[in-house]
Amino acid sequence: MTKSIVGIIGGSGVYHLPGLADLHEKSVSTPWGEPSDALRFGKVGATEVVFLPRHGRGHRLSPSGINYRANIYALKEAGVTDLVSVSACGSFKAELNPGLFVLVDQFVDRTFGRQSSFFGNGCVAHVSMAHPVAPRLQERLAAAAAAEGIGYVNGGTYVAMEGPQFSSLAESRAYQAAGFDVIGMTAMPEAKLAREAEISYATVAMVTDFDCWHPEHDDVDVASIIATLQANAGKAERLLARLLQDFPAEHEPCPIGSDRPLDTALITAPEARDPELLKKLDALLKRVNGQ
Ligand SMILES: CSC[C@H]1O[C@H](OP(=O)(O)O)[C@H](O)[C@@H]1O
Ligand SMILES: Nc1ncnc2[nH]cnc12
Repeated sequence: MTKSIVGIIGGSGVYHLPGLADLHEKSVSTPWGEPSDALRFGKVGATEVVFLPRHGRGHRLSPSGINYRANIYALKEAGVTDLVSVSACGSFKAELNPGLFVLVDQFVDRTFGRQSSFFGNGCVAHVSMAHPVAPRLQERLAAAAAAEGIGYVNGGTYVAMEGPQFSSLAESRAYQAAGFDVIGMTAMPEAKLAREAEISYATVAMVTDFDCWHPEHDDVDVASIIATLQANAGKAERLLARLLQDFPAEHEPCPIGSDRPLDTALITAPEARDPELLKKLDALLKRVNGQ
């Protein structure tokens, strides 16, 4: 049995998590560098929580400048078993209005120029990303949203772009024609790294705009995103409070194995592994090494 520890990664506009009891913070460093901010530890009811704002307090870090590996590694070292990421996103569907929460279940990775794996020469691993979101965590988010009367959609595809510029009209239309639901700049490589770290992961994509394709809406800009985020901040807080309040004390084994992908992913022969890389992978390999 593994005790549940829930990580929350806050996105744009979410730099604090109100309602944490026994709040204390700790600056940590990892073999992969510094996370975006100090980790904030606390409790909601009996549930242990670790909060990290991915852009740092004051939104210092750009989507391409975030050290995703350090963030996920720090959360792994803190014992996080289940991770909810909160993200602002643009919508490609007329019915996905600003203010709606999309519990996405697929990602398309169009980022480049980011470090997207803990593994590499000296310790090669290939985890499955067929189903990037942990279904139980997604169900729990849906139940929390329903219990709080928050408008949400269960399922959807989030395309992650590099940014920091928003999309051109041609790109926006192409993503829409491809059938994607929402767009943001941060869920990748976060979701890939969470999978490599054997942390069950789900994203709450908060629709803030219609990107630039909608003939009846202005093209996205930061001011309109922030205005929508501020109008919906209370909903995000209620959703997370409900999720955390009702969270099971024991981590529920993930039906798709998002909490144990390294059972089958490591391919480098033990004698061919690079000791230096193995040191950097320590927190990730403990379980599979029987420690
Ligand atoms: C604030 S405008 C664009 C910015 O907002 C989203 O951030 P996050 O995913 O962390 O909520 C988007 O991905 C961009 O980073
Ligand atoms: N339209 C958009 N494109 C990329 N990232 C976003 N975050 C919020 N809205 C966005």
